[in-house]
Amino acid sequence: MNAIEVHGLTKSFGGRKVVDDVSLSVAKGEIAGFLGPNGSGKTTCIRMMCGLLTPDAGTGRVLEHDILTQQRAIKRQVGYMTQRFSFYEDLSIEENLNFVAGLYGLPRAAVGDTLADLGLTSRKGQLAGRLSGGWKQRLALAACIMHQPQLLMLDEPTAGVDPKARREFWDEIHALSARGLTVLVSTHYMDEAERCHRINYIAYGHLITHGTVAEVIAASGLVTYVVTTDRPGQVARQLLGAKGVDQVAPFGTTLHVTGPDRAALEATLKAAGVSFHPAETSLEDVFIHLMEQSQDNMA
Ligand SMILES: Nc1ncnc2c1ncn2[C@@H]1O[C@H](COP(=O)(O)OP(=O)(O)OP(=O)(O)O)[C@@H](O)[C@H]1O
Repeated sequence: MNAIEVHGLTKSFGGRKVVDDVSLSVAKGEIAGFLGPNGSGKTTCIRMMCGLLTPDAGTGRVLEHDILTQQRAIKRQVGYMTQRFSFYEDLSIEENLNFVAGLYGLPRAAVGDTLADLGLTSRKGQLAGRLSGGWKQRLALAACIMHQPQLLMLDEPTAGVDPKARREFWDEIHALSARGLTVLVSTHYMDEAERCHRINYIAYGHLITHGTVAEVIAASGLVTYVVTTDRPGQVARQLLGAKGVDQVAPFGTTLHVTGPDRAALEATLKAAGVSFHPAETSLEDVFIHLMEQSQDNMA
């Protein structure tokens, strides 16, 4: 059974289609990544799947409930962490969670269990307003799993959080998924995309590609070479726009050059008289390529 199965989701705001015919499936227990440029419609999709927004068109089921007619049931079983979650800054971690427990009609024991679950017990008396970014995210996660949802929708949960705290947050997400929770998480970080079981890439309202990271990279058909040169700036300018070259990105003292046609790219690099060797195409290369293609399609 899929936890999420939606077809043809479409939504317009002020006459502008911001989500256009998006279909998505997420298997139970899976961590699904939701990626795409700013303003592509990720949050709007999440809100339609959470039962918070009614689509203009499309159908689907979330946790076997109809997204058009059973929105209340969906809300009860989904934990939604919004992009700009907020707390009472002058209340402690525990007091904030007591408040959330009250909203859901949960017993006080739920707060203690959740604090222990997320390693927050020793900090429970700390004021929410004084917490670092990483602990704030953890408190937000605690607040959205306390009612024991089966599905978590996390909208850019780690934006602006340092790498160590992000890693710990992701360890937590994996621990929750190992217990059977399904997670849909939107992010702009490539390392986070790589920690998902599968990813979905949406650009300008359209779902462009989906699959495992390896599948998405393979499906792009892009090839990449690392160019070593003592004049990277000059070579980069020379290669940009040359035959077979799609992207040129400086990495320290080398250049990563990516394109869709191996033979054309190799010919260009040989003609440039630089030394080069093949490298793996990264997810970031693929996303930048897809973004440029989608912009061209929109133009
Ligand atoms: N309630 C609304 N009324 C009008 N326009 C809206 C509304 N909600 C979203 N939009 C617009 O819809 C588009 C898609 O927004 P959405 O927040 O879904 O994108 P996103 O992919 O989540 O972006 P980001 O990565 O920046 O969070 C944007 O242009 C946004 O301004």
